[in-house]
Amino acid sequence: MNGHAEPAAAAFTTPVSITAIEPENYEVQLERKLTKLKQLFQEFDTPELEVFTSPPVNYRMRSEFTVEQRDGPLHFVMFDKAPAEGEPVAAAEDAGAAAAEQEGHEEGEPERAAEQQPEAQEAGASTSAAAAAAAAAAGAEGQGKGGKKGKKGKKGGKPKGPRRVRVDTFPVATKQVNELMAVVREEADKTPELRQRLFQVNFHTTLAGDAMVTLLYHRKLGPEWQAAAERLRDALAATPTAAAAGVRPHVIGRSRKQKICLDADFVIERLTVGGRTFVQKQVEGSFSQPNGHVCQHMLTWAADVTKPAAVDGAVPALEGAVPALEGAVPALEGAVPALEGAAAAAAAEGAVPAAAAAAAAGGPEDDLLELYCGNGNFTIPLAANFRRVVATEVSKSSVEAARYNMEANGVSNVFLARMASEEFAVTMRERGTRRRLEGLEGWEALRLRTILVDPPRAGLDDFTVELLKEFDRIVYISCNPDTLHANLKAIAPTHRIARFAAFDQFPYTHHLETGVYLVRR
Ligand SMILES: C[S@@+](CC[C@H](N)C(=O)[O-])C[C@H]1O[C@@H](n2cnc3c(N)ncnc32)[C@H](O)[C@@H]1O
Repeated sequence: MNGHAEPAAAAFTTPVSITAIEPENYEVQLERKLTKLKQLFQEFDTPELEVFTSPPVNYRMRSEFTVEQRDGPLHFVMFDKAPAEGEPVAAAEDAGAAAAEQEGHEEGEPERAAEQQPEAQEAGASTSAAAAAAAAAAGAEGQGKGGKKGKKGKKGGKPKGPRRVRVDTFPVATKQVNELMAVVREEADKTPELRQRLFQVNFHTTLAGDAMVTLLYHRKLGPEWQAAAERLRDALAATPTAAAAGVRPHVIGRSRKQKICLDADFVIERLTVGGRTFVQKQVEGSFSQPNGHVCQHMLTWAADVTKPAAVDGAVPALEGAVPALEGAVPALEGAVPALEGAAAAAAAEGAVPAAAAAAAAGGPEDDLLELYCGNGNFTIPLAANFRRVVATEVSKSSVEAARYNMEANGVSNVFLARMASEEFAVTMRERGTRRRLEGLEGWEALRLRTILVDPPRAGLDDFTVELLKEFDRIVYISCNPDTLHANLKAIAPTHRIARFAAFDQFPYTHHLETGVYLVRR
């Protein structure tokens, strides 16, 4: 294989049409999703929906592409997942479903996933969530603009497999991803060491201009590859966004049981929440929110619903009235109505609006429990709203990133444990101890009244739902309205929705990030 072959004759498909993304219809696609969301949740008597939009293009911080190179120049492709037999869903939407399903939520074991990718690719499967997102967002060339509805497999035959869609530029991804894509294609085309048996390229950028490119191979990588990758890195550093930010993008080479990092395997993001900027280490292959702009809205919203201001006046009077928890969350049940009563009294005196007071979280008497904390995305900006935070996460690399991020942002009131949420829920219920909770001094005296959960698409397990019910205030961030709805059915008898928000993280797919803030009835 060399990089100078003639272009392949009529390769798999023509390049994706940029117009299929239809930024001019951004509002229309969002409105459709909002209508559906409101209908789904109307049984819960929701307050007015707060809506946070995305930029209509260049919003996606990370993207993954399969490499197609046969005999011609190298180009990127993605897979458009065909609808299942009899499924009357637009192919584009279907691909979006697959994408959102993997929007990092299945990224708990990135090392293993990366190692398995070569096999999956050889089996012809699409392992690229972002590629499917691309197909969704791009409207899948060949389906026609917006995708033809209800395309089924042959009658009586098998459903069609994923279809390749060539991507030369990808308007959904950041401008920087597009700049890097062009350079990787050009450099790999003329450098056999870079190109040989390259099957996938992952791009990860940040609002801050930092960037990382991972090249995945079906061959062992040696010193020649590293030398070529260093030249590639120099070329990537000369792209406009990296040059303007003074950044040299990290290059990573991966093949089976091999990972070579030029510099680092992470990027540093900068997110602004309530006027303060937080740095965030995002590790290659681990979960990070895909839409940086919308992520800032989500963090600002969560910081707002948990801000202690509404109970500021009330809490000092309560000191002493709220008993130490003595380890048991149920013991809070008697105490918190008193807090709310005091807050309401303060409100009556004109201190705060009654509704806000009743719904207020945070403050010096309130500790936060956060499950599914990832790299500390919510933990760190919200830590200032609470006396202490207990946070758990199952992914080792995310826990390590969260520890780094806490230190980098000077946050010292968080106890972080690597633990599955269901394991934590059972431990808490039984007031047991686990090795991973060692060091949680004051466990017995925690005042956990607020819980924040941001689970994968599957939503919460039964143990965690039961745990939620024991809290007076619940912040539930969800990327899947269906599982959120199912979980809320169990919680609604004891809690009402005080705030309700939609964050359009995934434009042009039918997915919608949702936030609900619940308070005990
Ligand atoms: C939607 S992400 C949210 C991460 C983080 N809150 C953020 O905003 O970046 C879900 C997280 O849950 C973690 N996770 C998945 N299953 C889990 C489980 N059973 N227990 C605890 N964490 C889990 C994943 O590793 C991932 O970091």
